[in-house]
Amino acid sequence: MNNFIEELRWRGMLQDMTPEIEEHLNQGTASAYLGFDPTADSLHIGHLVGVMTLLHFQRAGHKPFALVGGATGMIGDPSFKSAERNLLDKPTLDHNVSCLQKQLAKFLDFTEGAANKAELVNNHDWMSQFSFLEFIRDVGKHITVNYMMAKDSVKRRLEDGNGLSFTEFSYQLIQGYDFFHLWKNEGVSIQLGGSDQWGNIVTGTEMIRKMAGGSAYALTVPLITKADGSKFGKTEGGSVWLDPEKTSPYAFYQFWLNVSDEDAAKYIRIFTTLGRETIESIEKEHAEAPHMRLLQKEIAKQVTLMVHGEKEYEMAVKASSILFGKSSTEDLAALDERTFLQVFDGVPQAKLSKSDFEATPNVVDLLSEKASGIIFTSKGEARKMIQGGGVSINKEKLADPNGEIKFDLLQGKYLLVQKGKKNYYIMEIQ
Ligand SMILES: N[C@@H](Cc1ccc(O)cc1)C(=O)O
Repeated sequence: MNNFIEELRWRGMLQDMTPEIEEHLNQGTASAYLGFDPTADSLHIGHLVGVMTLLHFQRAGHKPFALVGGATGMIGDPSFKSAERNLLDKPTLDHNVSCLQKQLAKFLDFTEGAANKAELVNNHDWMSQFSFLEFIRDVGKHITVNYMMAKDSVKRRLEDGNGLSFTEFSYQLIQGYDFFHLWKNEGVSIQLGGSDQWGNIVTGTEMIRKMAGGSAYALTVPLITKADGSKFGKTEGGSVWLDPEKTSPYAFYQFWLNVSDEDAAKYIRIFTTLGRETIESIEKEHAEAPHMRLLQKEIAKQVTLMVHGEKEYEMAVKASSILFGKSSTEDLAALDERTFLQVFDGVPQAKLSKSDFEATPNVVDLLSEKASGIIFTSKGEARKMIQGGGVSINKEKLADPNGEIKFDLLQGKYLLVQKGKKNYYIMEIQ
């Protein structure tokens, strides 16, 4: 069994911890929790750091609790946020909670009977039992406003003009009470979180001390940075989501494939469970031929396998080889429609009716007139390039400009036309 702290340390996943947590962990099986607020209907890759932290905790023989914040999600965590956020309505929140629960259930071991079986909890279950008066009387009384205001996480909001509503200011009391509740009822002695959560976590340890004279521990992991200083986890299209409907497995795979060498060395430790020796040997090989992008390929493989599974991983690899390597008609035909459209996102498209398509006599006509001038502006130009061997349809090179059209439509409706090495076009036949 691994030593949790040691494991996080060599992976570069240790930011801060309260004293004596190591001694505490050495005493036997411990329980820890980490919370996710249902701000959207999917987790994104930033959340994976928390997931990995829980996973390492469980692999070290301890018991992990993943909390979905049905209650805290109603308020919104102000920690290090520059502005007050809009409240989500109840139906949206309920939907988000159930989406997150389903995703979280995939990563940890929930096998019944195991001593350190993972648990999934929702703070709405206990917070909804409270009345406002009870909460401010029984919980709020133990924490001073001075203490709450001294946190780095809310300081900026207290100082700048826009301030902070009482609602968001109260957030740390709810998260603090979650810790108290889980400590008292489930024996959870540790709260894990990103470094932005330190303030909220120690409000919890403070409550445990004041309300019950107990002790509990905090451990945070660093926020993920990028070597070039830009924000981690964002692409032009926005966040990289775990839900395959929001970010296709192909785009997900590509995201990891495109990280810089410097970031790759960091991320392979954080986002995969590969061991130290394996990682070091991949790094060695990578250094000998950086252009092969071995590190990136291994991260992309491990993370895509973990989040999307084998089939989607293979599809993503195939799809990537179509744009960036050798590929065949079969590879192209093997893509599902979503992946196909993702791979060729943004390429010019020509539309053609089925009857018009069927009446087209040869490829030259198809690629000039019938493609409304999008692919070739004249028949002569099309003929010349086909004769020069520079045009293919569905990855099959055309030889004869007067040749018949005998290609299987991809997904029953698309042809992929390639002009030269890099210019792609889609013809959609409807
Ligand atoms: N505040 C955490 C989520 C969280 C919610 C409730 C908790 O008890 C713990 C953590 C975040 O925004 O990421």
